[in-house]
Amino acid sequence: MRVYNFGEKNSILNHFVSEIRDEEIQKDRMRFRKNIERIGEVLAYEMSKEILYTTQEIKTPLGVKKMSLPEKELVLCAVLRAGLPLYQGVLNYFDFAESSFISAYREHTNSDTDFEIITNYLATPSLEGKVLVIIDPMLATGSTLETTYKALQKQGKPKEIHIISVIGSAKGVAYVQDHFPAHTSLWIGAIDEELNNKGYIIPGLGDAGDLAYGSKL
Ligand SMILES: O=P(O)(O)OC[C@H]1O[C@H](OP(=O)(O)OP(=O)(O)O)[C@H](O)[C@@H]1O
Ligand SMILES: O=c1cc[nH]c(=O)[nH]1
Ligand SMILES: [Mg+2]
Repeated sequence: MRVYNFGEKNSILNHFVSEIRDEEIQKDRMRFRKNIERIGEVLAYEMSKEILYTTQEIKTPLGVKKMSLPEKELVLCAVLRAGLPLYQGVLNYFDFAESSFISAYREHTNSDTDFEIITNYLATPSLEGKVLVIIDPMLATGSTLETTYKALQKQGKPKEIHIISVIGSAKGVAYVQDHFPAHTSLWIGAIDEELNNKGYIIPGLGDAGDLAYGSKL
């Protein structure tokens, strides 16, 4: 898997990531969602440099111009809930893409530390021969991405797989590397060193879904 970690580079992306981490600024839900959307736009732009292009002729009122244009057969998969604002940012740039939606949440079994990922909603077009982009802001243990990929696998074989995420843990990134095909690319805003025993990224930012939409029962 190719890992593009933009936390290692200087860009305006670091400003957006710092605001969603900041315990005061992140209290503003609208700003939190907007910053995640802006991160989605930046990562979409970066990813756009690596997907397939074909030369096409564009007819202007005064002539014809040959242009190198991106692959149009893209499916953007939003992992609900927290994936929604990040997905919106990616869709702002890849406006011609198709979309998939999958729900994923942690169901705690015996304790705070034991959980499994439940996905009970999936709406998707066929993925056969297309470029699949899975979009989820938090990559903690990597279980949600693994479960999502397993559910999507039944919907056709994509020719390329990309994952767009905001903050990952080093352990989660390694887990995803082991559970996705080698031709997968990960586009991520930052990788943090720690994961606590409840599966939260440290320092991370807290619970992205709750910060974007409020706590759930
Ligand atoms: O890598 P993992 O250990 O699987 O954790 C990451 C998942 O946790 C968060 O979702 P959450 O389960 O909190 O649901 P939510 O989006 O509804 O808040 C996040 O958006 C990821 O989907
Ligand atoms: O740190 C984490 C881990 C899972 N989900 C989140 O929103 N944050
Ligand atoms: Mg959550």
